[in-house]
Amino acid sequence: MSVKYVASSKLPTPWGTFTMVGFEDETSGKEHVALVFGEVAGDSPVLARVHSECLTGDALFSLRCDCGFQLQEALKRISENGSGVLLYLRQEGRGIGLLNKIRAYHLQDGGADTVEANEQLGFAADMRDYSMCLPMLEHLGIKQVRLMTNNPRKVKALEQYGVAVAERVPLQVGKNRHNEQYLATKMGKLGHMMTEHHFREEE
Ligand SMILES: Nc1nc2c(ncn2[C@@H]2O[C@H](COP(=O)(O)OP(=O)(O)OP(=O)(O)O)[C@@H](O)[C@H]2O)c(=O)[nH]1
Ligand SMILES: [Zn+2]
Repeated sequence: MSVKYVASSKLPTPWGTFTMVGFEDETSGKEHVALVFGEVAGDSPVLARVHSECLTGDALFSLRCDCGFQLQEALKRISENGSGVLLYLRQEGRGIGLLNKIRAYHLQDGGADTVEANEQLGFAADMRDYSMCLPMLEHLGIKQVRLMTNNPRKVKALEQYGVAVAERVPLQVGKNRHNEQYLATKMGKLGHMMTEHHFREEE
């Protein structure tokens, strides 16, 4: 995969002003973004979030998942930490795309869980690709990350692509009555590491 730096600008947010760095994945044509806070270049591990696009959760206030809450919490923690990076990857719906995710949600409305819905549509449970992460981090001069995630498979996948993950930092926010079952399936079928006491109730 070839990932090319395109442009950067300031991005003021409620948690402070980040630098937004835009990349183009020349193979897929996808446009990925890194939000950088403070000084990140160097040898020490950088607080990081690798966030996969979820239009419904990140932008449309959906309570079906925990994505939007994780996005906000990650930006807040990075700003409180004084430095860090969030990679916003354009792989909606664990890589199946927005319209297929709506199809999957429809099947979930009828009783399927998040994994069964994907399988009924002919997709694997998780089709994401993390190959763009190393070139994006290298461009920013980041050598190691402290990764905010509950997903050990994400840690493994990143390491397979050569990203040095110094530590996994739990990121458990956003549980509510609409996504309890979804989070339980992620724990049971997708191997996510979550413990009740880490959650903060949103509703
Ligand atoms: N196919 C599908 N994708 C979903 C569904 N719910 C959320 N997503 C997508 O899942 C991705 C987020 O992945 P998650 O499994 O929630 O979490 P993760 O990134 O693996 O792990 P964390 O780092 O702990 O958040 C986003 O791309 C969402 O659009 C669903 O029911 N079906
Ligand atoms: Zn989501």
